[in-house]
Amino acid sequence: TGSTRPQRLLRAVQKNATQGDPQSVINAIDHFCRHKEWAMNVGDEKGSILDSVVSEVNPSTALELGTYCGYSTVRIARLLPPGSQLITLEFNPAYAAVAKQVIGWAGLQDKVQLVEGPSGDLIPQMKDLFGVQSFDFVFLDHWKDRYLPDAKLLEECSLLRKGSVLLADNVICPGTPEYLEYIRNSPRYESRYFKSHLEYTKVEDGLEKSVFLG
Ligand SMILES: O=C(NCCc1nnc(-c2ccc3[nH]cnc3c2)[nH]1)c1cc(-c2ccc(F)cc2)cc(O)c1O
Ligand SMILES: [Mg+2]
Repeated sequence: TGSTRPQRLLRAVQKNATQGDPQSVINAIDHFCRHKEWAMNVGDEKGSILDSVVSEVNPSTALELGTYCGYSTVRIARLLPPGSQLITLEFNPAYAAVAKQVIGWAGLQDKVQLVEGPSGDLIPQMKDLFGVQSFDFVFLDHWKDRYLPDAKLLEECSLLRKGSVLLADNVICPGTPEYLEYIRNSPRYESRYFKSHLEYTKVEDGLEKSVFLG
């Protein structure tokens, strides 16, 4: 049995990145995905937009839906102020195992809680499991047909407050039409589209930033 792509990505991090240096982990993954094997990380171009939104929000509590190999987890966690927490949900145990090691290599394990399971089951448990009152920032990057039900679930569980920011990846490719339709037409959100490209390609993609108005 050969290795998987996430395992080869992890090996590239262990070979080319410096332990405790998040930027070198980000650079090693981007280099691997650009020159060796494409992988569905948010990437460097959309990643810079993610960085600017995270820095602007400066969240105390952040949530990521869809960890994959932990690339965006590292991007977000490296920008968090001391004492803040990033909770990241991953459904696939093989992805979670790789992500845990990537996050550890970056030295960011103390800022990140990686939780395995389906988002639909875990979101209603956030208050009990982690004592979270509400999320200042949510990055949606999991199954594209889960963006809308999970955004509604966050509302229903009162996990959003006035000013909470949702940032959604892949709203063009693979696309999240139902989510876009809802969030752009809802009076409870103020939305803005950041045009970019699908990671490591020239294909159009973008991020949708939506502020919850309460
Ligand atoms: O599917 C994607 N991402 C989702 C992975 C995932 N990783 N974890 C989950 C999960 C799903 C339920 C969950 N419930 C709780 N956690 C969960 C996590 N889903 C994705 C796909 C592409 C892509 C574009 C063009 C192509 F030709 C092929 C592919 C690009 C991207 O940037 C993506 O993010
Ligand atoms: Mg994505």
